Amino acid sequence: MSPVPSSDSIAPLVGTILPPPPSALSALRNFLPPSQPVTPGNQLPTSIPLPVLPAVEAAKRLAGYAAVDRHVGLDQKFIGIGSGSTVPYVVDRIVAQGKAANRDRVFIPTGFQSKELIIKAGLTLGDVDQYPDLDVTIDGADEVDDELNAIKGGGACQLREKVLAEAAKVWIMVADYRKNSKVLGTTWTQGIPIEVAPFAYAKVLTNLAHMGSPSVLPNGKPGLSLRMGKMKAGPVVSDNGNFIIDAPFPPEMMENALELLHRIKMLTGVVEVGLFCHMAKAAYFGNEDGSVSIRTADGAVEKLASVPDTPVLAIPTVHAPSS
Ligand SMILES: O=C(CO)[C@H](O)[C@H](O)COP(=O)(O)O
Repeated sequence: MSPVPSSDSIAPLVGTILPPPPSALSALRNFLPPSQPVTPGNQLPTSIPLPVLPAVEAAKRLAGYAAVDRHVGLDQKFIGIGSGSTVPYVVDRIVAQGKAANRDRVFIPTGFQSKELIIKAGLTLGDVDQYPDLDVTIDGADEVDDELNAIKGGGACQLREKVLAEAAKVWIMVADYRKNSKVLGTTWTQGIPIEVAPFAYAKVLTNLAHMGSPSVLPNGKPGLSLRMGKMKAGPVVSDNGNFIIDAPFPPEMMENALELLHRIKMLTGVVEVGLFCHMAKAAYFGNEDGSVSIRTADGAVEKLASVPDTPVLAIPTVHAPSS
């Protein structure tokens, strides 16, 4: 990881409508990954202040922006875009890098929502069957434990999300402070999202009950269940035409997430399990105080005091002079 500028050195950038002073530019030079020097072609543009958001939204924005600043540079051309309510900030920040930065990039979605995001942002859309080797994928998470294992699939996208996580050289998670846990299942209590072939759902429910997934949680809320649609009669159907089961397990089973993943994946009829174990290079958590906590796979924790309003890598489009 590159050294991080102090909050004082970044402060002049926040909320300003003036071009950043040279001191801020030189501080940002430290913030760039070594492969992305600040050149005359990627000076920061002038900025308008970012809109003020409620705390959780602001935290999502911080995480998304910081992850793009660190992991989406000039070398990243094939980029996986995850699902959920944090990922739009990732796309915003990528767009803010400028048309020139995005001209030769291809963006691969993890589902319908991210496909729409990519198209609406005017970015180039691809699919993982055309581009099976991605430089980086950035995705949200429902909960992350202290080993960077994650529960995913709150939006029923875990199959494509896992394919894009595995296809990427670097897989990064972005989330707000509520998702930062020690043990999975602490805050995301509704269970592990499991995608199943529709005709097999009843058999898999029985298997999961035998494995120890309770039908009622200790707090009296529903436990093991087929996920039902809202404003739709019948079950949720994933982008792949499958059903989703939510299966909670007691803490002693959640503590060993990898073993649990293997056991569930072995059940015939299961297509994919929303447990992502030992896959992430880093998780970015936006905090309520405006900072970002970055946890890496080796257990290290880094804290950014703040995130600049404008992207670290920003390449203005150079227009050919008219003759
Ligand atoms: O796994 C997912 C969808 O299947 C999402 O990434 C996860 O639900 C996080 O979403 P959000 O950013 O809205 O908290």
